[in-house]
Amino acid sequence: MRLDPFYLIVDDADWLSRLLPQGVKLVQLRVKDRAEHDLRAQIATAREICARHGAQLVVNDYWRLAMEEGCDFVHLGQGDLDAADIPALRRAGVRIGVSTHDEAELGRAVSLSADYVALGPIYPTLLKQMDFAPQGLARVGAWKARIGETPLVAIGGLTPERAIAALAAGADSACVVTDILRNAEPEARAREWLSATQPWREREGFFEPDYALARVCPSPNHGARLRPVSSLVLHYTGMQTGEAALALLCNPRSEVSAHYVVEEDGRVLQLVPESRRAWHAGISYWAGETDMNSASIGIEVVHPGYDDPRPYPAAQIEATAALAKDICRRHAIPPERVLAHSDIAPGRKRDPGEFFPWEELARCGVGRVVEQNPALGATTVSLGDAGAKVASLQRDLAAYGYRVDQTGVYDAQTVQAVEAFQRHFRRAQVDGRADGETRVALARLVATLGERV
Ligand SMILES: Cc1ncc(COP(=O)(O)OP(=O)(O)O)c(N)n1
Ligand SMILES: Cc1nc(C(=O)O)sc1CCOP(=O)(O)O
Repeated sequence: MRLDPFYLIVDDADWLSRLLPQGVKLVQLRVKDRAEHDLRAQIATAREICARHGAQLVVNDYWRLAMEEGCDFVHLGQGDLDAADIPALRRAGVRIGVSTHDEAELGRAVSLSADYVALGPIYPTLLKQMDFAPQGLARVGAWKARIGETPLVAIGGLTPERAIAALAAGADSACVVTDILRNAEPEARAREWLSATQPWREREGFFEPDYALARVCPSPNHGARLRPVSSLVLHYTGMQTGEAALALLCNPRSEVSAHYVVEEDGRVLQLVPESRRAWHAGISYWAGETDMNSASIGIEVVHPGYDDPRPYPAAQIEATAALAKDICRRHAIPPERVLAHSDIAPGRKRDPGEFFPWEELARCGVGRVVEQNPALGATTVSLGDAGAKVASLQRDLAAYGYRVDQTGVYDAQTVQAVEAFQRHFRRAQVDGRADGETRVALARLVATLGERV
């Protein structure tokens, strides 16, 4: 059985004549504290409107009334399960969705062969007091791994942005109350939900992941790849949450994307097939190549960015290193072609920042780092200088791959390239001034070009 990826809960059947015409196809009637005749009327009305719009109706709590009114789907909480006549529901062909919040409840739902399993609250919810802390997205994946083909519904505190993240994490359907019913424009908001969940409805844009541990979260933002893959480019998302970054990278209006996103908890999502050109590099250059989108694979590491340079979590770096290693192996990308976004767009981009732990990736065999030695006594060359040292610096920067015209003058372009180099390879001081340590580090790296680790 497949569920629509957008599951709307309403607290009164009157909502349905407003919201089903927007295209909603899966709806729960969750009416509390009404007299039986009123409940019966609510169910009958909901049933009629759902039939007219080809929508699936699920009745919360009132399994006996639902059965008597000819409904074919009920939702039961753990308390409701104690009272419900499950064999009678099964005999009547009524499908059953079950709420779960912990392992024991999940075990119970699985042993009852629930037709779907709901997990919540994924995020804090305003709707009702919960005895359970927010579950988080990693739990969504764990639940899905446990229940296999049985549909998984994510519920609690969802918005369209969070729904994308929940579906990408493994949910089959994202369920909502407040974000729509308390919205100033419920119809418009329902349409936003429909559009955010559309790829999961059509399985449009879905593909087999290139990396076995990745979960697909398709972005429409890609085109034809015009070059073979020769580089791997690392970015940070520069946004407060992974949910916000995913929503942006999957929105056709944003016209940005990346092949992969690595979440803070180490989950890996693939947005664009590696065979396609994702739109992550922008105006950029490396070693003569100006179409870096075509020549590379892009990984976005979820991190708020420069204004909040907190450490990247260990699980995230471990996952990034494993992913990067797999990509480099499959595309024969040499270590010197594992690049920072800042390397290929100096002056324009600073990600993934000098606080990115390149050493940890290098320990896993990904990319290059270079030993640091203060080159005591060596002169520093900087903006405005000219002469042999500047010419040699510019030669080395260009030989390594940076875009630097060989002017012999320490110009603005040289400052930016040195800054980018330092941000990646000499992170203790990023100032665009080529001191001895910077120049020695660069020369050492140039000497390793073509070497294999
Ligand atoms: C899809 C979905 N998931 C969870 C619930 C909560 O059900 P329950 O635990 O029975 O609590 P109430 O909704 O009755 O307050 C749900 N209704 N739907
Ligand atoms: C009704 C309900 N059940 C939950 C559970 O975890 O079982 S969370 C929840 C509230 C969902 O509403 P909203 O979208 O407003 O957060």
